Amino acid sequence: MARSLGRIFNGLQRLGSVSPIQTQLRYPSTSVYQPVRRRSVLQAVPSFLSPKPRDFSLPNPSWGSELMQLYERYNSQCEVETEEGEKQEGPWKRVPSYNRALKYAPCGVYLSKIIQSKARLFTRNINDPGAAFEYVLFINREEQKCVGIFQAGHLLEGPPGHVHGGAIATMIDTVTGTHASFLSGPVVTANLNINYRRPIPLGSTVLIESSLDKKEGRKLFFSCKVTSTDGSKVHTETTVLFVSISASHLLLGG
Ligand SMILES: CCCCC/C=C\C/C=C\C/C=C\C/C=C\CCCC(=O)SCCNC(=O)CCNC(=O)[C@H](O)C(C)(C)COP(=O)(O)OP(=O)(O)OC[C@H]1O[C@@H](n2cnc3c(N)ncnc32)[C@H](O)[C@@H]1OP(=O)(O)O
Repeated sequence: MARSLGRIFNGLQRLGSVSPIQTQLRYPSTSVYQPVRRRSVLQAVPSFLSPKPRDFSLPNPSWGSELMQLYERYNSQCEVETEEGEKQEGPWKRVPSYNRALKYAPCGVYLSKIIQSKARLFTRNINDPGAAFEYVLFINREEQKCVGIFQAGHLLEGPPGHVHGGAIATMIDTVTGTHASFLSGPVVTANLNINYRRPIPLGSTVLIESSLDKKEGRKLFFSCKVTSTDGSKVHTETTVLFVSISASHLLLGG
């Protein structure tokens, strides 16, 4: 079990060398409840039975022009052409995104097994495109940077007409958490310290930029800024501490 989780993180860390489809999570977003008396709870559904899971990091009709333009700008740097006209990997990698890392993980101890099988990643659990978290992340291995482009939907309201601070914190945690996992394997957020400088209007698109400040043993310290897409307005400034854990720490309940 721990090995399966390790494989997911390894997949994330190998983003630079494998295609997105190889790093995709094993279980389809549309899969129905499977009885738990299977040989292994983390066993993959045979590929011939499983529909392709939806990759939420790809454009959908709800994406506005700002999200599309920035997506295209970074995506065009994922593959570049050499002078000889050959295609090769570029400096940025798009991070594919699914709504469940593991189909069944025995961690939600207060949940029935049926409900456990319905657990979904918080930011990817609303199927209505554009209603909540629309985002895509790109990682730059060389510069040790991760960026998120985030379009905030109408279900994320906090102050009237503006994005809820908890939703903003969620996105900061998602960008920096993905960045930390990419650099260091399994991690948990130990401390998230946000200064909210300017409210974010609902429906707008913002840029979330994460950078690694330092690494000390198991601790990884990040800074993260949320700005308007042209960088002229700073919405939040954040520092985040992640601590590396073993996969069993998470699966066996800390
Ligand atoms: C999260 C991944 C889930 C797996 C899913 C699978 C695949 C995912 C793939 C890709 C990722 C995709 C998306 C990412 C999206 C979102 C990320 C979400 C992340 C979260 O949303 S995650 C939930 C909230 N998070 C928790 O639920 C943590 C609860 N907590 C603990 O699990 C422990 O508390 C722990 C492990 C933190 C430490 O416990 P421990 O016993 O292992 O170690 P210890 O206490 O010795 O600390 C070691 C050193 O860290 C220092 N330290 C610790 N805590 C500190 C603090 N708060 N402030 C300052 N320093 C601190 C100590 O001072 C010491 O420092 P020193 O070594 O210098 O003495």
